Amino acid sequence: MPLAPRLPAPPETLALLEESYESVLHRDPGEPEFHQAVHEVLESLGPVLAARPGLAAAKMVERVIEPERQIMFRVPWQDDNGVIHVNRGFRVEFNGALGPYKGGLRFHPTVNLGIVKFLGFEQIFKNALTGLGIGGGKGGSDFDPHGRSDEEVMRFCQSFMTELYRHVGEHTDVPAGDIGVGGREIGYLFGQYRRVTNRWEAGMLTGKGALWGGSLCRTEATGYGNVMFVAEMLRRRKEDLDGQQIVVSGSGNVAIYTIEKAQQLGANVVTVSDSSGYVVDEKGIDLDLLKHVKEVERGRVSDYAEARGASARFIPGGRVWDVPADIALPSATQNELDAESARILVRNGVKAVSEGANMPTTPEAVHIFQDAGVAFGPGKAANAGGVAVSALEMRQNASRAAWSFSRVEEELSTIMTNIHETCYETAERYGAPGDYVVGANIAGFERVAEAMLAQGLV
Ligand SMILES: NC(=O)c1ccc[n+]([C@@H]2O[C@H](COP(=O)([O-])OP(=O)(O)OC[C@H]3O[C@@H](n4cnc5c(N)ncnc54)[C@H](O)[C@@H]3O)[C@@H](O)[C@H]2O)c1
Ligand SMILES: N[C@@H](CCC(=O)O)C(=O)O
Repeated sequence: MPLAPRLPAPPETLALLEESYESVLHRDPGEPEFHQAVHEVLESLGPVLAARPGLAAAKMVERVIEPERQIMFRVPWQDDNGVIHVNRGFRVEFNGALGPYKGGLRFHPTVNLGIVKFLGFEQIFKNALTGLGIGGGKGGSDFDPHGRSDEEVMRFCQSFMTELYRHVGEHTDVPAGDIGVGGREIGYLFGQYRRVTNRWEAGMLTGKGALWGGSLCRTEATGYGNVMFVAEMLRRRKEDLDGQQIVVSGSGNVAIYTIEKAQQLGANVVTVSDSSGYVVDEKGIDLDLLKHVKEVERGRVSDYAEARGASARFIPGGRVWDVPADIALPSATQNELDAESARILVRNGVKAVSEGANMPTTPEAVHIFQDAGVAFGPGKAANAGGVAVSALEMRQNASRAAWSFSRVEEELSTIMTNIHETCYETAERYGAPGDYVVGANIAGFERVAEAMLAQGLV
């Protein structure tokens, strides 16, 4: 798919961007999600390169789209029946100009190098937008924790860290959670790192338990942060969340704490989903029940519907986007909201869409929302709250301090407001008022490019 520049720029600049994109297609075949993530950023960069010819001369785009380092390794482990399995582990250290590589680990059967690269690429700009001095990276494995016992997950994590420990560290590369990696997995990974290095190095991993170096409010941060970002987008339109009907997809960490904050601000969240289908709950999601089903029992959303009774229906195979809503918050996985769903949401009068997940909205769907005047919050801005609180966790670890929940939440709120303002003002400065995609891409890129220029040919 050729680039469709979002902003006007001289033909020679657009040709340079097109060339860079072509080189990614050529050098990295079979990585469609990575191509999509690069495509989406390059479409915004024309005017920046035109205004600063030094960036093109420094081959800044070519350098930013090439990871600094990619690590792939074998992860052998044994299940409870003594059967041996071999998974593949990844860590892509994409860009360290602004600080140690920082980004989560994803354990899901669909994980491959292209998925890790798309996530790592997005993470560079997301982390830059937080202003907190963290570079971009990502990792994971095609291991599927679903249906595995705690002991199996522990053995897998121990094997994974037995290789990964050589590449990470508080000043080098700091992993955290993502799909399939939550508090349980972070605990096992940290334990193995401590064993093999014989070091108490709290800041080498974030999302830890509060007893052993974790930050309060990290579990809540991504979902809370996305709702704070939506509140800012609505405030610009002289509206708030009170009384708004919201559809949320997913039912994991991001979805649960999105629902919690939205409910605290008076909104009515009526859906959750997983890969088997979705639940619509006319009375609004019962959060205590959802947390019990997902966080304690590790069950499915159909179990929630069964336990909830008459107000909730489980629709197998369906999509939450069919349910009429004022606001849609995709919080599950990439490309889960396509053009057809976007048209349905627009027809039903959606006012704002904000990405809790990474790249959940297809490029065509993004254009449909923006053309219809829907406020659209891209993930690299809207879901930056999680990694921002991870950086606050690193800060607490470095000073051996433990901040209160309310202090962390206040800092998160300030960071999300600042990210919103940065994106809003940058978009306006480049002649695209209200376009948060342009604002996030340009503001993130400018920060990283500035640091890279100052550091010489890195
Ligand atoms: N955890 C964080 O701090 C954080 C921060 C920023 C962005 N994200 C992104 O948010 C999204 C959700 O992550 P999470 O941490 O909540 O993970 P999680 O493992 O806690 O939950 C993932 C959710 O997505 C659903 N899901 C996964 N694959 C699916 C598929 N193919 N179809 C439908 N549903 C599917 C699962 O059922 C589950 O509800 C991911 O895109 C992740 O990259 C997470
Ligand atoms: N995986 C999360 C969190 C990263 C982190 O906390 O390091 C993200 O996509 O931003």
